[in-house]
Amino acid sequence: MTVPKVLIADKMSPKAAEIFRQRGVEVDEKPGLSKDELIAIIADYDGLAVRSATKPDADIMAAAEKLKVIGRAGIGVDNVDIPAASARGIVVMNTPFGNSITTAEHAIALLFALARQLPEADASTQAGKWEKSRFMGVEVTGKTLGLIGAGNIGSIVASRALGLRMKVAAFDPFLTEERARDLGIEKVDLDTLLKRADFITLHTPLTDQTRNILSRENLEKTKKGVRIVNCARGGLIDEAALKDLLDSGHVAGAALDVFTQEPAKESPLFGTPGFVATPHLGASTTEAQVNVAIQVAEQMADYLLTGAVTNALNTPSVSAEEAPKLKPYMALAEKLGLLAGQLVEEGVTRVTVEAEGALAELGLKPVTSAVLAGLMKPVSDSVNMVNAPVIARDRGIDIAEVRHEKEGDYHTLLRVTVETGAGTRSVAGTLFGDNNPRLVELFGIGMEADLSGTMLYVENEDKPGFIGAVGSTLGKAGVNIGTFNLGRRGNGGEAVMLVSVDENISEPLLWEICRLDGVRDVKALRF
Ligand SMILES: NC(=O)C1=CN([C@@H]2O[C@H](COP(=O)(O)OP(=O)(O)OC[C@H]3O[C@@H](n4cnc5c(N)ncnc54)[C@H](O)[C@@H]3O)[C@@H](O)[C@H]2O)C=CC1
Ligand SMILES: O=C(O)C(=O)COP(=O)(O)O
Repeated sequence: MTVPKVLIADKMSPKAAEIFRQRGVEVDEKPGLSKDELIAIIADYDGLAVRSATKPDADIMAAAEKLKVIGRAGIGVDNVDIPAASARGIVVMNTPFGNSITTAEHAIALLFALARQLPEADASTQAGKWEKSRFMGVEVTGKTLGLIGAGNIGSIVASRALGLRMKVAAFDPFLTEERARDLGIEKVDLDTLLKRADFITLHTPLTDQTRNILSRENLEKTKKGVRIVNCARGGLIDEAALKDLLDSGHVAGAALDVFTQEPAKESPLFGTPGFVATPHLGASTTEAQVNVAIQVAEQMADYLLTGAVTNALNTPSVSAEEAPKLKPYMALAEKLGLLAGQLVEEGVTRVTVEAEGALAELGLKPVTSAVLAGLMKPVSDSVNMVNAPVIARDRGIDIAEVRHEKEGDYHTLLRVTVETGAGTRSVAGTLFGDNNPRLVELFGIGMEADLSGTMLYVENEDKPGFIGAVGSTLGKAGVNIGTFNLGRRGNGGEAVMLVSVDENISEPLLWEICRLDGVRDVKALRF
């Protein structure tokens, strides 16, 4: 196996590189590259580790011929073009918890900075002014904190705010009443939050639903004298409207750690009284940076070395323990999907993946993804394990997974059943010997075959002399036969054959076989 190579493209704790090296992954650290510089070198790397500065987009991924994984040492992944990564089969993973406490603490720090005007008081005092009467603050005790987004960071902020004897009202469509009760906070709608909050703090990702959530209209609905903290993402607040409302005195203070444009080297907000800014420092503590560096390096090394998937945003998780066990099944799944995909002619409406015996004890999601990738490969060049479930769902294909704990004839079995307008057909396979994928059933007919290379598929009436006729037709065309695999339903009924051949099967040769007496269907297959 070649040694995988990772590029660390943003400033990260040295722990990340240390772990990659310990795990036997080659690593280069090149923070601060321009997009063009990154495009020029990315083809060399199997993994790309980033924070928020590097923005892996479709152009970068198009140049990333070997790239298998992008690791975000942090939480927000709005800087990564996930659909582009999925389209190329690149797994995107983040570290969802490593910096949450640190970011919540930064929000609380900014809350106090606003309540007591700490930055302005500091600047004035150090300028020798001693303006004691200028800086009249407000207490936070007894005040209402409006929390927009009550996920990991939002919940930590809530617990700290409750410790400060604040009341917390949260707007989060995914927050249940029960969870709100457990957290000791009140679940409210956005309008209520805007009307009631003395302080507002944002903790949502930047999505189409949250973009501009504090729009001019919503900012105007807030209580006069409100103070606003944004440690989540630029783009959640209308910055021009915020500036106007600070100028008018409606908003008493605003502290932004994040900006629509980063790095934010200039902004109309800079210099506005009551405005506090930090340069995207939410995650910047020694503790958080060590956490996320260790976590991202471990996760990326695991994936590159063992196939284990943790905290991926575009593919199911596979534990380090399961990864080696699942590997041969994924190969089997892809082959069975590919076989089914080449044999069905109508649009597929439903795919059922059934696991029996040993396979039924493993996570089926990755196996299903591999089946779907194989199934759709004949009709789509861009399909892969990462994007296959999404493409299948977009095409209206229903997907079902069934487990049978009891073994049947085989110690382990994977069956793929495909429904189309024309009916239902299924194929099944197992693992032989040294985990070799093997077909054992084709359309309900018992048949053993190794699915590889070029194969001829023939469905025919079961009658004497047919096998010889196929053999001699191939022979006359100069096509050498590798293996001949046969199966039939009853005696003299329906028969199927899968013939592995050393050469390609031309269209005229397929027609010639098709014209043999008793042939019902014939296809050239590729694995
Ligand atoms: N300033 C910084 O350095 C850092 C910023 N962040 C940002 O903080 C964000 C939140 O992080 P976590 O709490 O870990 O994420 P999370 O996923 O645990 O929580 C996000 C919450 O937002 C809620 N949400 C989603 N759409 C919403 C909507 N339309 N309205 C209201 N709530 C909505 C979700 O239900 C969820 O509870 C990240 O996405 C990231 O952008 C994270 C770390 C550091
Ligand atoms: O983890 C996040 O979402 C952050 O915003 C932290 O960003 P950073 O890694 O400090 O560039």
